[in-house]
Amino acid sequence: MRSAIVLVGGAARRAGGREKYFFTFQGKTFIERLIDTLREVVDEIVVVARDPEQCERFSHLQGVRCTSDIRQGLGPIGGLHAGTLAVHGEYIFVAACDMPCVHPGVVEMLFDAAVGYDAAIPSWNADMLEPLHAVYRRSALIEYLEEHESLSLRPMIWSLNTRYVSVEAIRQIDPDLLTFTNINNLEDLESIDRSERHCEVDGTGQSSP
Ligand SMILES: Nc1nc2c(ncn2[C@@H]2O[C@H](COP(=O)(O)OP(=O)(O)OP(=O)(O)O)[C@@H](O)[C@H]2O)c(=O)[nH]1
Repeated sequence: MRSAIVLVGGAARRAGGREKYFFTFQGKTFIERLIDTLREVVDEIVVVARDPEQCERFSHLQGVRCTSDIRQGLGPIGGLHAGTLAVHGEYIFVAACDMPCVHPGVVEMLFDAAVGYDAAIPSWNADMLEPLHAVYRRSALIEYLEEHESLSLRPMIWSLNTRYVSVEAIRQIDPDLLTFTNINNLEDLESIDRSERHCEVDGTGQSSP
């Protein structure tokens, strides 16, 4: 069984506190786009909100459960902790909510790469990783996160038996690496709206030009 966790509890300071997951791109909200993609590749999807009230905003998403942070104020680490306890799959794809172009083929590739490891994390280089577009082994995360106090994902990644998947390998599936497109502020949103780039995936698993 494969699971996915989508973290939605951030303050989105760079977007002026706006709900980034409800930004729209090519006719759908970010969260709808992401969930539609994940439905193709996982058996279970859990959205992790900051608190139970925030979960009400996601009740329209069919077949998606919402849970909320147990350990508050830890940022994405807190969301990862609550989400990991809520899912059942041994391997979990973890996504931020501001990635409207996640590619199902890349998610599949990360699940395959994670077998025999605690995590499969895309890496641009030794310093630049994509820990919120990555696959983790549930039991390894639980063991680590129960004790973890740091807000940073980095110590966790270092302590796990992590497989780094180079973005060059990912280009074989998603040549322009659109899967990592993330929107931190309104300028980013305007720039993808204006761009000619589309991140629909056609039947061949390739992003369209
Ligand atoms: N459940 C949960 N998710 C969080 C929390 N903090 C951040 N996230 C999510 O984690 C992902 C990465 O968040 P960040 O980039 O650190 O912060 P952000 O809120 O998106 O944006 P900034 O405030 O502008 O940095 C996003 O999907 C956030 O919604 C939290 O405390 N709880």
